Amino acid sequence: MYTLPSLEATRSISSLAVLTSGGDAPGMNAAIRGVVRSALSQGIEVYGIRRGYSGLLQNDMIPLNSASVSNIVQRGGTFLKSARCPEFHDSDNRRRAAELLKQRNIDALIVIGGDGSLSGAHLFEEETGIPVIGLPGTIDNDIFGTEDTIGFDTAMNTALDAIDRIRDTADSHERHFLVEVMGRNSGFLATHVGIAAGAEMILVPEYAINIEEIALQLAASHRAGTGSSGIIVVAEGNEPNLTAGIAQQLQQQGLTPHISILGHIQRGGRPSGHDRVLASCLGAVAVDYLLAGYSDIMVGVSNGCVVDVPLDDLIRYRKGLDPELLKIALQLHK
Ligand SMILES: Nc1ncnc2c1ncn2[C@@H]1O[C@H](COP(=O)(O)OP(=O)(O)O)[C@@H](O)[C@H]1O
Ligand SMILES: O=P(O)(O)OC[C@H]1O[C@](O)(COP(=O)(O)O)[C@@H](O)[C@@H]1O
Ligand SMILES: [Mg+2]
Repeated sequence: MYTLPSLEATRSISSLAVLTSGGDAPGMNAAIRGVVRSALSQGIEVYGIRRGYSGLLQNDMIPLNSASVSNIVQRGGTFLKSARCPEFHDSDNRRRAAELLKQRNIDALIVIGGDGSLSGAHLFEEETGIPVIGLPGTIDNDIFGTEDTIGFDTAMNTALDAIDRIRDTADSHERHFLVEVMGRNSGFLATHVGIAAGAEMILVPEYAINIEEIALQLAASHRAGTGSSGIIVVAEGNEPNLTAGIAQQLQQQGLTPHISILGHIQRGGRPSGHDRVLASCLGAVAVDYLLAGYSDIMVGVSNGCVVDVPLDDLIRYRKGLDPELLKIALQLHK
């Protein structure tokens, strides 16, 4: 599936720790398994840190063996648990966390999480010198330097499953549905879901939206009989109340719109085959990167290859939504 880097071991690591942080994503378990099995096979001891950076600060770690990661490749969520940890924004706490790792003779840390978690990982290495490798784990696919993230494919398919069902009832009742999709302040998930669902419109925060114009357009095609029903995919990161505002405008045009917020169902469930392979490969290769002397990097994918991206870049650059993709989406709606 991916072209993997050829790496030679130059550094000696006897023990590493792994954690999952931020919003959970399907495939995180497969990634932990990849890390653990790859490390054990190369003679490295592994600790699992529970509840992300919160567990790191609370010294909540468990030794992991091969059996610890049996029967999890197919499970959603993360068996190590995840958390958002405001305390990790404080550099004194990050230094305290490093001391706890050193006390256990842990040489390196692997962080599986989203853009926030990986930004924290970069600061942690910069300030403490403990080598860190990040893996992109988020349904949002909003991380600079990688085309794909663990959990994105599964979340897209979960949203599609829901929208296909909504489409049946929208069509039967000749209604419009405004379907709100996750993605934080990025329209990546919404755009992919919208294209794959054949949505009549996709509204993302990256591009300006005129509510009145959209409502008039939808009402006109409703009256003309060319769009008696429709699915409008709205990214959650748009202006607050955008969805309600469009629904209100459509009502004023005599339509009966419904709002459906997909919410956390998008984060759960069995990871797709794609996410399992992605997570397994990235997890396993992260250990090889560490042994090859790399650190302060994220292991991601680009042009079909597994690549390393400096964690610093994730802080400096924002992943853009390809305007060509949106152009295609618009062409297909007409
Ligand atoms: N700039 C940062 N500095 C230090 N730690 C951070 C930073 N951003 C995020 N984190 C840590 O990572 C956690 C998860 O980040 P968040 O942005 O909520 O999710 P995600 O990693 O999935 O994008 C935060 O709760 C915090 O502990
Ligand atoms: O479950 P929470 O904490 O409310 O977070 C919701 C957010 O988490 C996500 O599901 C995943 O985002 P992160 O990967 O940045 O954590 C976003 O799409 C959503 O905005
Ligand atoms: Mg994020």
